[in-house]
Amino acid sequence: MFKPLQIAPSILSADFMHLADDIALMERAGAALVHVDVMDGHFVPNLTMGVPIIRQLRKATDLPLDVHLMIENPLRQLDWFLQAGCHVVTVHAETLYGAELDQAVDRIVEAGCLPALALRPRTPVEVLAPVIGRLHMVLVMSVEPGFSGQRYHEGSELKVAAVARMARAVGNHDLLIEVDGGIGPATVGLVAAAGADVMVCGSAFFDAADPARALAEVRERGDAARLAALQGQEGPQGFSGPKGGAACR
Ligand SMILES: O=C(CO)[C@@H](O)[C@H](O)COP(=O)(O)O
Repeated sequence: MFKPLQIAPSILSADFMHLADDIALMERAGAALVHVDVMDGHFVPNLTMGVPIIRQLRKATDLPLDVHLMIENPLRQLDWFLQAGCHVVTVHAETLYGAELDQAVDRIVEAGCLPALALRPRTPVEVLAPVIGRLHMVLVMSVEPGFSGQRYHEGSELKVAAVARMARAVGNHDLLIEVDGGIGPATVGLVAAAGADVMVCGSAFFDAADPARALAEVRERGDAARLAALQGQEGPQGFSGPKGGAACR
């Protein structure tokens, strides 16, 4: 069944002096989620925002908060985020060792949040194997995490298609695939056709002259590509159409 794309503007590109206005802009534009990039200056070179901002966001909007933790040792801080009002909590596969991967997913689920795992561009999809059956979402980074406004890494759509195949193979037909980095009108079709469900847009939304129009254009182009792939007209080899992923609440 065809499901429209979800767009998650990344507030890393918002105006922090007028964040409430930018959240209202996202609501009016039809954003599905608020994407929150938490960076610690260690796992990635940049330092951004943390729990206090998430608590404030939770009070300011009913949109679900899609929190992307780009931090080392996420298990150490996870409980703070789980109590702050997150909806989806994404941890990076590269920050978790051995049993920690299962522990992170367990703790996110036990707290009533939705678990997601992110992969840096060079991280192979095979690392998803132990937990892909019980993840809500996989975040495929299509740039090196750290900064907005970078160019989409060509070939990221193949990774999206590989994740979609893995999810089908284990029977997780509700898994959402999110893509983050360099997504805009020129790139959305590639990843949407490959099976992506959720698009993170930083600069393509906040730097646009008309952000609502920009969001609509990304969604329209992505939906057209998903529909075409579903009808078997295009899409990377081996992809048999977008999944009927459950929408984030
Ligand atoms: O996590 C990150 C960067 O590490 C992203 O969420 C960016 O904020 C997306 O920005 P654009 O590439 O869309 O400008």
